[in-house]
Amino acid sequence: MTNKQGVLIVNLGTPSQATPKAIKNYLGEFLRDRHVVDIHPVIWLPILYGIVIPKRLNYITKHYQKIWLNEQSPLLYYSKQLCQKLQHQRPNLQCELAMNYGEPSLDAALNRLKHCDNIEVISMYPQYSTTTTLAVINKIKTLTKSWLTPPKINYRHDYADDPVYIEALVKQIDEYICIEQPDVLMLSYHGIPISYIKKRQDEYVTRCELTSQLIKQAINRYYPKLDIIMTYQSRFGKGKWTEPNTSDVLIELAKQQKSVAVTCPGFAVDCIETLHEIDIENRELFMQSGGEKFSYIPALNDSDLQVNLLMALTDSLLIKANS
Ligand SMILES: C=CC1=C(C)c2cc3[nH]c(cc4nc(cc5[nH]c(cc1n2)c(C)c5CCC(=O)O)C(CCC(=O)O)=C4C)c(C)c3C=C
Ligand SMILES: [Fe+2]
Ligand SMILES: [Fe+2]
Repeated sequence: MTNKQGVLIVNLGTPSQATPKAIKNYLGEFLRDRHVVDIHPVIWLPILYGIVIPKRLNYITKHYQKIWLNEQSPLLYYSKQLCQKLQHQRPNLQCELAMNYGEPSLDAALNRLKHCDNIEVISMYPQYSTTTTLAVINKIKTLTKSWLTPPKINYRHDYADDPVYIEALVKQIDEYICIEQPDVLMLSYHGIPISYIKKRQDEYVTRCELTSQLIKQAINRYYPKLDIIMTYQSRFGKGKWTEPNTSDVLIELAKQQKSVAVTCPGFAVDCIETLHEIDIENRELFMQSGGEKFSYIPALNDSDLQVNLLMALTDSLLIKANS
């Protein structure tokens, strides 16, 4: 009998429409998760629904409307394309896409894979964090707890230092910087609250530093004079987040009249945090502060580089599962 194998690609989730109602639903589900915001619901829920969402809703809706792509959120569009392309390359596997928050739901995707012998879970977070990767793993464990004959489920921890990932990023970066010739290459990652690093031993920062170090080594071989720096973006709420902050560093670089290329290695596909926060807001901030030239280097999205990366990641998991 042949072994039926499934691959589950998981991403964060995104609003189903660029409307206040859909965005409220999305933010509500996402920010209620204690992996993301670690405050007791009795305290947090009134703040979330009474202050945070109402304050954020108007401007964030406009931001989503600006980046909307083919009548959907870019995060969903690129994730769907990617899963379809992987399925095309690997016809013997059943490839499913799910979002941890919203649609397509994890529950439905897992049910479609229920008949498989093995399921390989790849969360589209190159750098492990308790706020993202662990949230996915714990949700899958909860959803499959009552299954009578569950498939063997393997979880990829992350791929921060995977040679195929690093090579894909380096190729993507090289394509842009050989034309743009920036003074500085900025690697900007989504931040997390500092408190999570100590409290949960979250290894996210170490994983981001490893990715940056490997990119730096490879890029500086070809561009020895290029200054490569690492920053954190997308700060949310009060409290201390990982530093240095992308916007603060861009303002300083602008004062020195530098040209800068920014890329976001922690985002597998482009989304509101890259397309709006970096390519629109931070571009404006940099140029208005006196900067010379700003280039945004897109995420790997549904490129051949990213499809090849997913093939390499699934192949290595499947070899392990079958050994
Ligand atoms: C405490 C709040 C948040 C933590 C912790 C956090 C961690 C985290 N997030 C990503 C990846 C993405 N985040 C995205 C959007 C987003 N993130 C937060 C808050 C936290 N993220 C909010 C409130 C939002 C929504 C947008 C906004 O209101 O600013 C997205 C994009 C989703 C989209 O629809 O395009 C991604 C992707 C990582 C990798 C991470 C920790 C490592
Ligand atoms: Fe986030
Ligand atoms: Fe943001």
